[in-house]
Amino acid sequence: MKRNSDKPIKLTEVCLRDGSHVMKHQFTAEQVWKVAKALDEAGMHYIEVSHGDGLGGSTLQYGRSLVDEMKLIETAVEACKLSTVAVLLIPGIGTVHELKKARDLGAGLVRVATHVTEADISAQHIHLARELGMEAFGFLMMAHSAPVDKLVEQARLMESYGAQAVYVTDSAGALLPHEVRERISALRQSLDIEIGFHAHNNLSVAVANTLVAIEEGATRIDGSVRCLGAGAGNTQTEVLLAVLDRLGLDVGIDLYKMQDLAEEIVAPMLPRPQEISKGSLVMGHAGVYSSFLLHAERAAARFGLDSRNILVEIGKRKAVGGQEDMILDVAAELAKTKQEV
Ligand SMILES: CC[C@H](O)CC(=O)C(=O)O
Ligand SMILES: [Mn+2]
Repeated sequence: MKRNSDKPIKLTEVCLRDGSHVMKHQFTAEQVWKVAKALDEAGMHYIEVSHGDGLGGSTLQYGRSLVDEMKLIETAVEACKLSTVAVLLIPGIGTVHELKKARDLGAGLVRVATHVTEADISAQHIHLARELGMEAFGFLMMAHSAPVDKLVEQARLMESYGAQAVYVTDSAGALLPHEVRERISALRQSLDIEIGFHAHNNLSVAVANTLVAIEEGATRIDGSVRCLGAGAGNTQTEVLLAVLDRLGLDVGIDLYKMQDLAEEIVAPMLPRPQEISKGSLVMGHAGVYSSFLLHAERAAARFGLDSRNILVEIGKRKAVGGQEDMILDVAAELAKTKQEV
């Protein structure tokens, strides 16, 4: 495979953060310990641990965590000899207070996440993370929903605040390979920092999209083992590793250890198998935030609706992360219209 970068590929395993949505934020410290230890032993570069909606996400709006995320971060740091523990922070949900606490517990990287058009709200947290001696990356969510020049403009803002990498984050799993190619290629031509890619597998193209991103020069890549991430999950880490190996790309992570982790530790933890269900498919198709899936299913059960109709309407209204309350409003409206018909 011809790559447009000579920098090494660094993987971030997101199952202990993006997978928190799937687990309804009920991870136990024991589960985090086991998964983090196995990832560290397999040679994973970064392991992200936080509430699914990032630091400070444990609220009624997003779902309360069973165990305080600081305890989970501390547990992961203790379980790791070599891997760096990372955290996600969405400004407004997480604050500088939580960021400092996570750093004090040993988190070495923060990914500051904003909607793709709102990079300006990341300045304070990126600056602070750098001052605290952490690595700081920008994470532009719902990247399918903005034109390429907008994405580039916003990524450049994050770079100007001190971000050392910026991610194209396909939160809805809606991007197609040619759209990933144009986004990564445009960023490569405009930025001096590394480019990352975070996929969701709602349209079954996460691995393919990730390969395109790598070809175009992305060097920071996300995956979730056994697809333990919101919606249909992310790029399945162990599958990506096998594919990269076939392509002759050694990223220094043990494929068999990752397969064993997937099979023996993660699969038994899952509330249901991570597959492309009608719910996750509709999210990729309609361009909806993957983390909205369970909220929409709950609202559908409550109002006697098909969750797909709620998700499609949410997609039309271009809801962004943090607007989970809109799901209930939409469900109530749809139920009212149904009664009137
Ligand atoms: C709600 C935060 C979200 O899960 C972050 C993320 O992983 C994404 O946008 O894909
Ligand atoms: Mn995600």
